[in-house]
Amino acid sequence: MIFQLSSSTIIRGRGVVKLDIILLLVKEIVDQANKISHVIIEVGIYQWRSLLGSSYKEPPMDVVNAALYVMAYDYPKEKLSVYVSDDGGSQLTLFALMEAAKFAKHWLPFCRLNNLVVRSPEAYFKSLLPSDSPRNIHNIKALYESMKTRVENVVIKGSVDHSTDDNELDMIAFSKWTEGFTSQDHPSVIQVLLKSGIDKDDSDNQMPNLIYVSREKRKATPHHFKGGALNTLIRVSAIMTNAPLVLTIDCDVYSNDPQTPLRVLCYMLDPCVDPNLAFVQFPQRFNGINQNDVYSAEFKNWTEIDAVGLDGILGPNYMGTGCFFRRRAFFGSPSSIVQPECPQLRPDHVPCSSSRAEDVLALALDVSHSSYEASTEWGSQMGFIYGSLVEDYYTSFLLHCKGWRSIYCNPNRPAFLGNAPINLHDFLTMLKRYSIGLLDMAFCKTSPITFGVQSMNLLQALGYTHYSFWPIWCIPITIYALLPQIALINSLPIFPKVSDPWFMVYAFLFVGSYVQDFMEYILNGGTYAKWWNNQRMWMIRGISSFPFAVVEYTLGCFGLSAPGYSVTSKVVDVKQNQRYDCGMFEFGVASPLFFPVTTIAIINLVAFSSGVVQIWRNANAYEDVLVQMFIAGFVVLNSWPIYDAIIFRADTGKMPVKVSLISVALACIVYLSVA
Ligand SMILES: O=c1ccn([C@@H]2O[C@H](COP(=O)(O)OP(=O)(O)O[C@H]3O[C@H](CO)[C@@H](O)[C@H](O)[C@H]3O)[C@@H](O)[C@H]2O)c(=O)[nH]1
Ligand SMILES: [Mn+2]
Repeated sequence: MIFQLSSSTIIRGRGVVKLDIILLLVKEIVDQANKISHVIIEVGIYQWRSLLGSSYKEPPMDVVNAALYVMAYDYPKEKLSVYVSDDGGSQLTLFALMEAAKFAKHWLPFCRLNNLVVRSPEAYFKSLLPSDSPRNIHNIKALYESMKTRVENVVIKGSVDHSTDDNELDMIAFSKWTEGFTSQDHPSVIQVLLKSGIDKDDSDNQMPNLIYVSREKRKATPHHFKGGALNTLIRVSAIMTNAPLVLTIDCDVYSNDPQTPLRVLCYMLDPCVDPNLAFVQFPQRFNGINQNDVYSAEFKNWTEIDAVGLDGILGPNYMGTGCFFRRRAFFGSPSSIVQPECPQLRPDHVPCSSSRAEDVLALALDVSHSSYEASTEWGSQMGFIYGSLVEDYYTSFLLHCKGWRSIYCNPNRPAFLGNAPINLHDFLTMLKRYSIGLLDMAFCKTSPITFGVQSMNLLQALGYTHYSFWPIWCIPITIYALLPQIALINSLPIFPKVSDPWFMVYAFLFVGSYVQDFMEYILNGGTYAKWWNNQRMWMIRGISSFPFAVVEYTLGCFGLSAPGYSVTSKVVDVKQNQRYDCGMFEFGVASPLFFPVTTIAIINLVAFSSGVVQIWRNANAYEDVLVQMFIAGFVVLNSWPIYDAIIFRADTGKMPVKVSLISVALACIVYLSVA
């Protein structure tokens, strides 16, 4: 059978499927998928509306684009269900999705007619060249623009005008948004926007299911952030469609290859692949990152280099988005299933097509209540696991502990493209959240270093340990950023002289680790400039996000700080974007995260200058101070964007004067306290 032979040849080898092979396979796999009636894919998109002044951190049009793409996948539409979780409970998101549902009826046939590869309308229209003239382009573009304007107008207004709504069903949906409805306190809303089997597109073809879900939120009941939202979707989708495959994507990510589900089926349906396969992870790849990736937002080491290594053991970790799960993996280990409290939630339950729509909806609403999980095993034995702000990393760790495996698939054409923060404050705040989540994991009962090493392959456990203890790196990094420099200012040599044989040990360790990192980075397709920025960001986060996370985590252990999920802003400021595209660092706000970064930049500059003076006064001193000068000089070289932002820049992204002044004061305090 062509399908089996060919698919087994593409299982390993970094999961790269050659295009010609997949093209040959496409028809076969769709036929296979058709034969196996239960292969349905469900997609969850998570949106959390949070108000940032008067603007939204997650614009509804992003969700519309993400949803339209997955709806347009090259996959039998009647086997595709898209669930959008709106964790902020916003009628604007519902309005945007209602518009998306109407537009999809034109968009899906247009994609098919022109055989598009880029199926997110925003990205598609941007990518069009003046010479391109696909069929119906003017018509579809006008429809998209008018939809976009309607959605954006509603977003600007902040509410949906019910009086102009001519559709009675839509009016009923919006009537849920009563006076007391807030993003943190509201009832569940589930709205079926497109129903497969009933709704047809312009060319009379089937449409996929499109379902809007906003789970109930009550201030008194913990909602477990994104993990809680994911578990609600798993239950709601179980009641409504219960597909055996579940794809999770974030609202800031859009699919970039319509054949992605077929690629995944190559693994999931192949009898030669380990039956314990729980998920297939596509790495997070990004759109709009500047040429040299100044914030090193790609996380190449983690998501592209180490993930390939892990793929040779039990598989990569779950990266929160772009991941296809076998639904069964959410219910216990491969050998013993944990049965959910309600039979309709079982992974093998077949939703009855003759059930009355109202009964199905009533049950779906029931499982999305905020109190539903109380005294159940959701979040501990079932679904996504709670207890860490990196619910993705933690859940995959426990899946691997239970004996599940995963596969890494990194095709040449990225399967998904996401957005990364374009200002340093957002980026470091995001890293602080990850770091707190990692510490939650490092010091819990099921820590990789204690529980992991007993429950899984030792190397894989060490891999998880490496990242969960990541924030602890702030200790050596801060010591190296301050101690040699303060000693240098005080003319105190702390490293062996250059002529001392011990000097070679230091030189070897430094050169060895840097060369290894450099080689890994470059050999995996990185550029020199990106590598340089990557090592710079390693130091910056080591003295900002990491120590802040350690402090916040410690305070949390004593009950002095509550865990919070600071959603990363996806709103793009035009000026900021221009500066970002030019490779400039964006400071702009007086964030405490910048204090240590600026203070250390100042201390290193002073220390390096003081070393130069010492050598100038006494040429023989160089032997004593060389290592310290090298370290200070290296930091100075890395700190160029910081000096630039303090002294030379005049734009709004420069270092706020307040931060500079406080940092100078801090530098003096550090110096005086040890002098
Ligand atoms: O209470 C919440 C918080 C977040 N989200 C959604 O979760 C997604 C990810 O949030 P975002 O702020 O964009 O997180 P990132 O900084 O991008 O986080 C990365 O790290 C997270 C934690 O490890 C993963 O869950 C993400 O998938 C991964 O992209 C977004 O769609 C949000 O709408 C919710 O639905 N409910
Ligand atoms: Mn994100």
